[in-house]
Amino acid sequence: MGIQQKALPLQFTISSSSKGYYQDSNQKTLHLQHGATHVPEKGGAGRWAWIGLFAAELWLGFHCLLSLLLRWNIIYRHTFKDRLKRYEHDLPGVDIFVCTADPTLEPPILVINTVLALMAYDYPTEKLSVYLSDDGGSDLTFYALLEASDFSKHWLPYCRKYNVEPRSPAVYFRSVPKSIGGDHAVAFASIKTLYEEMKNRVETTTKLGRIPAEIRAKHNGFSKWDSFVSRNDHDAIVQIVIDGRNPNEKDIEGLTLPSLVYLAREKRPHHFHHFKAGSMNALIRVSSEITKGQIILNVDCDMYSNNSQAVRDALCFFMDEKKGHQIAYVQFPQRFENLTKNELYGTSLRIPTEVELHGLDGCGGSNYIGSGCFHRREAISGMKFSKDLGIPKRRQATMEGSVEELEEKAKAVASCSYELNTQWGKEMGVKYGIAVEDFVTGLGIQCKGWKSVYFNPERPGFVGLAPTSLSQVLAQQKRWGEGNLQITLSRYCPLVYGHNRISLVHQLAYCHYNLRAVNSLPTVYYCTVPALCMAAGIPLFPEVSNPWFLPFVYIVVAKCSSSLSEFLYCKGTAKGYWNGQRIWLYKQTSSYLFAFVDTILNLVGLSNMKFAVTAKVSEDDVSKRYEKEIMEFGVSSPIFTVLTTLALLNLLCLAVGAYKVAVEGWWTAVLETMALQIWLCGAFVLINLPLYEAVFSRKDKGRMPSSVAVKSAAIVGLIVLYFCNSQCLSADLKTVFLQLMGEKRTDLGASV
Ligand SMILES: O=c1ccn([C@@H]2O[C@H](COP(=O)(O)OP(=O)(O)O[C@H]3O[C@H](CO)[C@@H](O)[C@H](O)[C@H]3O)[C@@H](O)[C@H]2O)c(=O)[nH]1
Ligand SMILES: [Mn+2]
Repeated sequence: MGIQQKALPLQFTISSSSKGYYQDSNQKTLHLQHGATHVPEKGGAGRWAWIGLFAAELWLGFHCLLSLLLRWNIIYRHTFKDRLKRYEHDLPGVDIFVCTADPTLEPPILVINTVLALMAYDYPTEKLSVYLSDDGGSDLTFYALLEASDFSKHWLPYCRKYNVEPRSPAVYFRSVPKSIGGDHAVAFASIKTLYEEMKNRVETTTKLGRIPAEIRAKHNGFSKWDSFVSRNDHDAIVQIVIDGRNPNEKDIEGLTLPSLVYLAREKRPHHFHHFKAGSMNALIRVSSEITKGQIILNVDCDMYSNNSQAVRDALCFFMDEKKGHQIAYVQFPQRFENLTKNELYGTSLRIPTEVELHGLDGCGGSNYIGSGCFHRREAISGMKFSKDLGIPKRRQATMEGSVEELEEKAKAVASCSYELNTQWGKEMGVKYGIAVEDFVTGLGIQCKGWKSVYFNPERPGFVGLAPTSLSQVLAQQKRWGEGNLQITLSRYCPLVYGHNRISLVHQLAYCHYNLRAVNSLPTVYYCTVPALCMAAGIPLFPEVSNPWFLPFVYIVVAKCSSSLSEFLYCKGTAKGYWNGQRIWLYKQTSSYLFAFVDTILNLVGLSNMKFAVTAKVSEDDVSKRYEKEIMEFGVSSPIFTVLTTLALLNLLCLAVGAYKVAVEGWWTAVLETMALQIWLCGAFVLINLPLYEAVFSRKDKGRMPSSVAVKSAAIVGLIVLYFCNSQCLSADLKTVFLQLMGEKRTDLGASV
């Protein structure tokens, strides 16, 4: 279809700057200046503690500056879907990739709900294909997909006719619309029954753990599992479950169905499979043998489509006449349906999705966050940007050949050996060797000259499941922190790899994420040394009467109030903010600390990269506690030992401090010299209240395991012993005590 007049743009962008944040960093500079000019003399009390604190300050100050970049130029984008009509006959093919890895952690019924929602996009069905990659290689998942293909024959016409949202059946039936009546009510009842029956069948086989013989006999697809040894040792399985061209595979209204393909790439024990990145690359190749869609949408198996218009939204960017040819990917935010009111674990990603990704977009382009992202096939396959490629439009060639031929060709490219001596995982496809394959792949694409878009519409495009226990949350954060640090230490470090390819601001903005794991060291320092020094009577910050005290107070107040107002502005609750601060602290002092250590071990070859899949289901009692916003510890993990140790140490230090204040009667001196340390230690104790409760008073299964508590108490004991015996410290202590008891109280701040 030609475009008569000058075409109106399909999308537009507005930007708003939030440059007020600079005040915060100005104060930080003052703060640092004090640190630099007030180092205690040699032999002075706490000289090393002071120097360490100054180094920690320097690092955190630098990281704070990086975070400002993400707030400097915030970009919001809008689309005009109605104008896309001018391309209605030229719309490109869209191949959708869903990845799953484990039928226990990711139940087949959840996976097929995602698949069904994606199949039901408002998009020409002959141009839509859904691929399910199953790294679990499970016939249970395959069976569920067969069931979904049958159910889709009813579900798609229903969605079309009544224009329902969302189109994940499970979510739709859970949020039963109130206003249906007449004809629709009858259709609703009958489709619901069909769904319930299917769900029962799928859940029964899942529970059973195997496919009963009578079901197996009905579909010869199951014969592909005859040679199956284990999930890590099997041939490639490719099955075209629905061939969109087949006249016999129509929905109940006689309309074409989207093509549906099951893939379990070949796995061998001696062949490293590169986790999700490996499965994405297999999907890129398999789909290029079968449907060859020019646009690829990638979602995690729990991220259902929540808006049937999202494909059209994305195409407004790709097909925009002026800028569309530059766009490599359109990233939607990841939203979650299972959040509690006050976001117990801070898993809403509120600030990243509402602020930072808009800001990164303003710095030059959003990163790829693994799910809910539309890619242009050429870009994700590794091609450099070239304006000659134009905007992605319908191509003539789609599926060619019989189903058997297509499956054979696809199997060949899904084999382990296919990638040997190729650029796959390096210059082609999703990159290997980094635990956040999405992040590094997005960066790589931008470095090849492409642009990207972050699109955050009012109605979320994709909604998934956030982890529901603290150990899962921290394990996920560890993977992310580790992956990001791996990037910094690899050849993909934004400052090196991005040099001359993306702008300096963009490189630095990326570094904000890539250096997160390093923050663990100064944070742990902050959570231990000031408290220990406080208990020992060594002041580290200026005393209350010192004019330098003010910048310190200001920075605390400014930092807290700006982050709180940002959080409230993004529609969070005050308690949610408080919970978020706790999780921030836990991430820094455990996930990122472990990530830091693991990355170093990985670098020297002492540890291997892992990808612990996040569970999408949890036991009943765990879910109940989650709904009541009670923190879930329960497992004996080294991560919890670190958290408990820090919490107990601070509690002890605060108790010692309080004892001195109350009993030893040096009230004014303590408060005068150590108000900030007491405040820091007190805030730390306050934020840890749920942890103390889990250690000391809870009786349920989610409490802190006693083995963790015992280990932590022992470590605290050792630290205190070491601290008390340390020679230099005793000298320090002596000086301070002498000074405290003598006349020269007011000189104290200056002497340390
Ligand atoms: O060997 C594997 C491991 C995982 N997955 C799939 O990858 C997806 C993401 O895994 P999940 O455990 O849910 O991790 P999250 O931390 O929630 O995922 C985020 O972070 C990952 C990188 O760490 C990205 O891959 C994801 O897209 C992004 O949503 C899921 O669909 C898994 O089935 C595989 O296909 N193969
Ligand atoms: Mn996930």
